[in-house]
Amino acid sequence: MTAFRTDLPPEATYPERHPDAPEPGAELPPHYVSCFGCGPGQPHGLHLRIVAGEGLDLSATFEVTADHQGAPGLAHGGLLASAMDEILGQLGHITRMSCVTARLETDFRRPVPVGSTLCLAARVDGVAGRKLYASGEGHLGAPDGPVAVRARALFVQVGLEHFTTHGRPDELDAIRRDPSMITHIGDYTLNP
Ligand SMILES: CCCCCCCC(=O)SCCNC(=O)CCNC(=O)[C@H](O)C(C)(C)COP(=O)(O)OP(=O)(O)OC[C@H]1O[C@@H](n2cnc3c(N)ncnc32)[C@H](O)[C@@H]1OP(=O)(O)O
Repeated sequence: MTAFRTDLPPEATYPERHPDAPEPGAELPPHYVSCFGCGPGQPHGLHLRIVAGEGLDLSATFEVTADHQGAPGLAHGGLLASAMDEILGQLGHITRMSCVTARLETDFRRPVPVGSTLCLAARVDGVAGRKLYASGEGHLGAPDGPVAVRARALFVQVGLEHFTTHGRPDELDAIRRDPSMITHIGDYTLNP
């Protein structure tokens, strides 16, 4: 059988919850005000509100609206993958690793009707060097509701230069003018 490239490698370890991680039960600040997944300043976004768990885990609720349709009255699969990408990526808050998605695998198990609430859960599975392995699910209607979507992902830790090299100057300048637009996850600042 072919192994998924998000399978945990043998050298992976299970990290400690970082001492600077958000307290269990605390809502995570948006990592960027204009982020499609979590940014309050992004009118077209998902506006996920993500809450820290007791360990290396997070939860969130995603209200599925008519704006999220693919088929009539049903959520678009790519949007559901975006929601999973967001909550999985924010696990970097718990380990204090600033990461980008390298690989995201998604299984769509049930249709998700407009008007439903998807309860998202995500956890760190392990870390190997710069690589963070994570998995999660979206449950229909309640945290113990039927699983509608499952995802597994590999994130790779990056330095500040990833964003300064590839980001558009307009947005980078806006952040330099107003550093409160982003929340720092790693050990660097965009406004040294
Ligand atoms: C708080 C934040 C929340 C964010 C939530 C939303 C997250 C996002 O949407 S991020 C945006 C989408 N992602 C991107 O734009 C990333 C684009 N890709 C890249 O920039 C690069 O390919 C990057 C940074 C992932 C890796 O590049 P680079 O730094 O050169 O590292 P590289 O040496 O290629 O890979 C590092 C390791 O990861 C592995 N790897 C990289 N990509 C993959 C992949 N797709 N599948 C499996 N393994 C991979 C490599 O094999 C390597 O492993 P090893 O260390 O064992 O040799």
